[in-house]
Formats: sequence, C-alpha cells, structure tokens
Amino acid sequence: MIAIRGAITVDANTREAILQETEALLKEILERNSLEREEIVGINFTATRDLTAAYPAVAARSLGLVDCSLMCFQEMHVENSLPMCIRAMVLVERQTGQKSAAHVYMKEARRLRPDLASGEAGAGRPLAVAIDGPAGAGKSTVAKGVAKRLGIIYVDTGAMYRALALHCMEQGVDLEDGEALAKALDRSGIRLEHGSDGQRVFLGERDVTEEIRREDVGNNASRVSVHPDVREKMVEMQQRIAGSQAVVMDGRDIGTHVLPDATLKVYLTASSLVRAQRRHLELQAKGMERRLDLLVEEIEERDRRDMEREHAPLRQAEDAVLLDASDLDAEQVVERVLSLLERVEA
Ligand SMILES: Nc1ncnc2c1ncn2[C@@H]1O[C@H](COP(=O)(O)OP(=O)(O)O)[C@@H](O)[C@H]1O
Ligand SMILES: Nc1ccn([C@H]2C[C@H](O)[C@@H](COP(=O)(O)OP(=O)(O)O)O2)c(=O)n1
Repeated sequence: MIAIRGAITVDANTREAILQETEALLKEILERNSLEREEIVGINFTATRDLTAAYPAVAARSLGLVDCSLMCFQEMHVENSLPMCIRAMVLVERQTGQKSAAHVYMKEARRLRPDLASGEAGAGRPLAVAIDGPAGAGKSTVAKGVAKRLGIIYVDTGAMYRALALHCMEQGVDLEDGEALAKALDRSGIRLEHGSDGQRVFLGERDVTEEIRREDVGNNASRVSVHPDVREKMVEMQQRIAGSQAVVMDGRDIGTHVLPDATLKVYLTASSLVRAQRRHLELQAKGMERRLDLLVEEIEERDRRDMEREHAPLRQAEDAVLLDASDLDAEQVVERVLSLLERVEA
C-alpha cells in the first residue's frame, strides 16, 4: 500500500470551483502516478474551514472513482495557514514502496511543499535534467553535451532497454512475454558505469556498450519496453541512480515517470524526415547505404510503438519545454538547454 498526497487551492467558495479544482488535482495524481482506478482503495479529503459549498468527494465520483471509499474532513485550523485549500490523501494498493509515490501540489498549494512541487528545483534534491523525445531527435547527443558542460553524469536509459533486448535475444527469451522478460532482467546483471569517457553498459562483467547500438537491438528494445513489469523495474533502477547524484537523463518517460520533479524537463523533437536524414548520414559514415524513404518509414513505425503503448507512452510532460531541433545544430540545442536551466534555477 502507498499513500499519495496532493493539495490545490480554490479561488472561490462555490460548488463549481471546489469540484473543478478537486477534479484537476485528482486527474494530475492519476496521471503522474499512472494509476488505474481499480488500484485506489480510498481517498481522504480535507478542506479548510472557509470552503463549505460542496464535498470534494463528489468530484472523485464524477471521475469514475466509484469503488473506493471516500471521506471528507475539515482541515485542522492553524493561525495564518494557507486559506481556501483542498488536500487529498490517496491510498493505493501497490507494492512499489512509498518512495515511488509522486505527490502533487498545485496552484498556491505548491507553497506547502516546495521540495515536492514539480517545476521547482527541489530543496536538497540533486539537480536533474530530463530529456525525452522520439528516436533520432538528438537526445543523447544533447544530453551528453549538457552533462559535459555541467560536469555531471549522463544517464542513457535507452541503453538499459537495449541491453535487456540484447540479453533476451541471446538467451532466446520470448520478447512478447512480459513476465519472462522481467525475470530475465533480474538475472541479466545490467549495470551502468560512469567514467571520464561517459557511460558504459555491462551485462554482468561483459561490456556491451558498442554491441547494443545495433539496429536490430534498437528495434527489439522498443518491443521489450512496452511491458509494464519491465518498465517498473527499469524506472526503479533509474530513480536510484538519480536519487544520489546530479544527472542529465534521456529516454521516453523521464519527465513523465522517472523524474517527475526534475529541475528541468525538455521534450526534444524534429521532423521524421530530418531524423531519418540524420540516421542516413550516420549509416553512410559507417559505409552502409539505406534508402531514405525506408528509414522514414522505420522511424515513424518506432514513433507509433513508443507513443501508442499502453504503459508510460512517449509524450511531452505538461511542464516540459518543447524544443524542435529540425533547424538547429546540436551545439545550438545544448546552448538552449543550458539557458533554460539557468532560468529555472534563477
Ligand atoms: N541538432 C542536431 N543537428 C544535426 N544532427 C544532430 C543533431 N542532434 C543530433 N544529431 C545527429 O543525429 C543522430 C541521432 O542523434 P542521437 O543523439 O543519437 O538521437 P536520439 O538519442 O534522440 O536517438 C546522430 O548522428 C547525431 O550526431
Ligand atoms: N526511458 C526509455 C528509454 C527507451 N525506451 C525504449 C524506446 C526506444 O524505442 C528503445 C531504445 O531507446 P534509445 O533511446 O536507445 O533509442 P534511440 O537512440 O532513440 O533510437 O527503448 C523507453 O521505452 N523508455
């Protein structure tokens, strides 16, 4: 069982305002924690004594939360405390541990927990830059550049899914069987090492940093990454890495799931043609010719799979900055990210 906290303020003591803001708060809690409605056991709401026009629980029922138990209380009144505030504690049947809970504080209630409110550089929390986006947008190039300029480590989460794909391909594990893949992940010994030459990826004692870059491994990484059991374990490993040190992390779900409280979130994209052209050049440099139109098709197929999967699909986090790099070179994108970071840290 985990308990997820949230709070939001209301502009007026009216039924409409209370229900509207409660609904916004609950939607954000559901979204940020990827909650299925059936997982919720109960929700306790409190409202400050100045809110009397409606029960917040009504908003939960209208969101389809019909099976869980709901209670509304009046918040204990403390002198000079935040007025017009609705608080919620959502009890969830999950074995993922309390640390996996993403608490949500919105509007004026962000002041209650500046260490948790998304978008604010968390007090005492290591710096975290999250870069998400589709294949070939330039995430790893830019993340590496930013990490180098900041003197912190770069964590390529795609490499972890690639390493799992390689391990399973070699061990003959069925790539459609989520349970078998999760077991294989436990046995795989996937490990990241961060040295002066960047990230190196290991399966046990074997360094697979170069091998996982193969095209077939990349496509199979996209296939293994659709399974929730696999993602849950990967996210835990990634959160552990970012919990103790400053990171630039790139992937598909960093801003939305892995680091919901990242200091800065960037959603980096470029048109599928530009991304295919980059891939074309990359392959040419390795002496391999591929038809551009086929590369466009492959990239669009991968986008579809990453964006349409049920669990933690690729999408822009609400508080992420959209950066379209179609007409920017890599150095320009690094500069943009650094200046965005300066702004959020100011
Ligand atoms: N802004 C950019 N302009 C031109 N080429 C870029 C840019 N960013 C990355 N590249 C090149 O595009 C290719 C794919 O970039 P990469 O960082 O591997 O993308 P991703 O990690 O998003 O899949 C690489 O060959 C890289 O050198
Ligand atoms: N955080 C992540 C990182 C990668 N994945 C999946 C989706 C991608 O298709 C594969 C491979 O990721 P990777 O970033 O190495 O792929 P590209 O370099 O962008 O081609 O893994 C993911 O689901 N979540």
